[in-house]
Amino acid sequence: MTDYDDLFTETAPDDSLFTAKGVLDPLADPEEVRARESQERELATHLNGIHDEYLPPTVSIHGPPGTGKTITTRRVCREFAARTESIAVEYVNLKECRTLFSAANEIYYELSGEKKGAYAGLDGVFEGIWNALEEYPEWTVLLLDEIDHIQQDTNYDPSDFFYRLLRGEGKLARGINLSVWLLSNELLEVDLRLDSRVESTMSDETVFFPPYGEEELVAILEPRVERAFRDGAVPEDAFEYGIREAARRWGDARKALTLFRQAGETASERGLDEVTKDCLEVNLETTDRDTTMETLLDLPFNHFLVLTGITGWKRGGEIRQPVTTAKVHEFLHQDEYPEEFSLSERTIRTLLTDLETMGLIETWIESKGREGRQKQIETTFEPQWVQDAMTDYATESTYLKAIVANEE
Ligand SMILES: Nc1ncnc2c1ncn2[C@@H]1O[C@H](COP(=O)(O)OP(=O)(O)OP(=O)(O)O)[C@@H](O)[C@H]1O
Repeated sequence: MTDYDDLFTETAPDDSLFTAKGVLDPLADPEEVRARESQERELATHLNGIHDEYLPPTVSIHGPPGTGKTITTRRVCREFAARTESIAVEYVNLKECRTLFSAANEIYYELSGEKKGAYAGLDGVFEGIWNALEEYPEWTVLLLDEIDHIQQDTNYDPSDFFYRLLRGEGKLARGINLSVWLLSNELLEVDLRLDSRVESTMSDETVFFPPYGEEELVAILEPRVERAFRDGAVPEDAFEYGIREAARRWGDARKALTLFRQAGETASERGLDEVTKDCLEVNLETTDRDTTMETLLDLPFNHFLVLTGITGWKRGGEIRQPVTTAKVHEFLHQDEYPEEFSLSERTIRTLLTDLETMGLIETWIESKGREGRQKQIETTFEPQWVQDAMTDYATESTYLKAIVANEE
């Protein structure tokens, strides 16, 4: 039987280095947006367009994860709307939307507090959107976050969705002034392969959020680390080291905040009275692994398969890298593997190019005497992580169960 008195005493933070750990939660609203002055200025200039009776039909706000796109855009829009009666701003996150119908319904819900049934179809939902917007102030900015989660579905094409949103008859007939701001990690056109009739409706306005450098991460993190930790718990050299590594590896404020929180937890667990470089170092590794694992689990099947071929050759229990394209091909053509694994060398080469673009592998050409010049391939991360990701990946993919069974 558990003695709860002992349990709670043992787990109570006695020598914790934190005073307000929640301040390091990336979801907690920061007091101020920092180090994004030029993007704030660009966004404010677009909003001020209403004084000239013009808002761009679309603004594409893009940049890698954790670069402040959401926080900066929402804050600037909120502050502008608070000062200007003729404009309303609505924010919708599309991350969880599996279909274009549900994405449209999410927008409708934000505007009206109601949802439409499936029988309404996309047209019905858009009709609802235009009816709701008629009750809105003269100008509306619609912020659509994580727009890159929108994909082809069996019923509609993203081009249909955007065409309705930007050019819908209901909108034009009612003279609704809607500006759609699209937040994403990539430039939209690349991701969604929108057709030319939609592209020509979209404006070229873009606001780019590059990865943060050291100086910017200091501006964002310094006030939060100061509030989150006891006085002197994060010595200057440790702070500088964490910032330098976070800037070099990720340029992502969310990850940098998490790094300092985890390093503080490590220091507390080890009974230290300050965060050391080593506490940061172990957590840098963990964060890198978690991020890579997330990417691996999101990969399309064939890309993941090729990675299992790159990391599948072993010598003395150790994964052997680099490998050649021929070796990857050979690995995937093992007798016990199902037909679907047998990718051609040509397909493998295309997939390798994709994996390299994603930063998951590195390749180079080596001269091998009589065998001629050969492409060498190596993962940019610990190859074991592909093996580690297999079980989880296999639960989503029946094919990969064969590989896992083979490994065991
Ligand atoms: N310039 C900044 N000033 C203050 N805090 C920031 C800034 N940039 C990022 N942050 C912190 O990092 C968190 C993540 O930022 P945000 O959600 O805006 O990133 P994002 O670029 O929209 O990321 P994603 O593409 O993953 O959605 C914010 O909630 C905030 O706590």
